Amino acid sequence: MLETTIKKVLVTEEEICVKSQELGQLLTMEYADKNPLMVAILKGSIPFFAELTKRMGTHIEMDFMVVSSYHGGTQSSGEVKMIKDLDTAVEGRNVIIVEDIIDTGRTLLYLKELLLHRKAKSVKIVTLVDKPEGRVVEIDADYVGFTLPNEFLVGFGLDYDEHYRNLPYIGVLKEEVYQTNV
Ligand SMILES: O=P(O)(O)OC[C@H]1O[C@H](OP(=O)(O)OP(=O)(O)O)[C@H](O)[C@@H]1O
Ligand code: HPA
Ligand SMILES: [Mg+2]
Repeated sequence: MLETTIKKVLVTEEEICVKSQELGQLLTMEYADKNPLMVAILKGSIPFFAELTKRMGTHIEMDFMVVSSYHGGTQSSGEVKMIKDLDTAVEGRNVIIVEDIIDTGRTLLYLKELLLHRKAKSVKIVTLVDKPEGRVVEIDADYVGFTLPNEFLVGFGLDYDEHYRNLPYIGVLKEEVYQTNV
């Protein structure tokens, strides 16, 4: 069972649900009549993107980008690789990037600079989790769900070697998982 490999739960399903409602309401007010382009960064942001966007009571559009830098492990490779680009032109648009986590900050710095270079009118970042102690470049999210300690996290989109994204909460794995690569 997936659950038996979890050492501790840091954020429960209920807490994620409540926080997504709060953030959704806030974004609804701040982006009323702005028709923001909500950009999900795959794969990790999928569960939070679904949770958040259904709480937004204003017109939005959705698009998707696939980027990767962890390649399965617990350490950033340092190189952000774009696997799939947006279909939508962002020039003149108010863009909201939706992420599961900001850790070293490399992914979001790369994405924010790219979208500003493409002349987006504004680029804001909403992330479910912020791990400020992990930061190696200067960037912050505009809206943060939970600020968590510098441990490797799994669940609600966050993976270890492509597993555990489907956990409905955020937690930390038992050490033996990293040894046996379950
Ligand atoms: O702040 P950083 O250190 O750049 O880390 C954050 C990024 O790392 C993870 O993606 P990953 O590259 O693992 O791809 P995934 O979403 O497919 O898991 C996560 O989903 C963020 O996009
Ligand atoms: O703590 C993490 N867990 C999963 N993926 C990640 N990508 C950056 N940090 C993390
Ligand atoms: Mg990952």
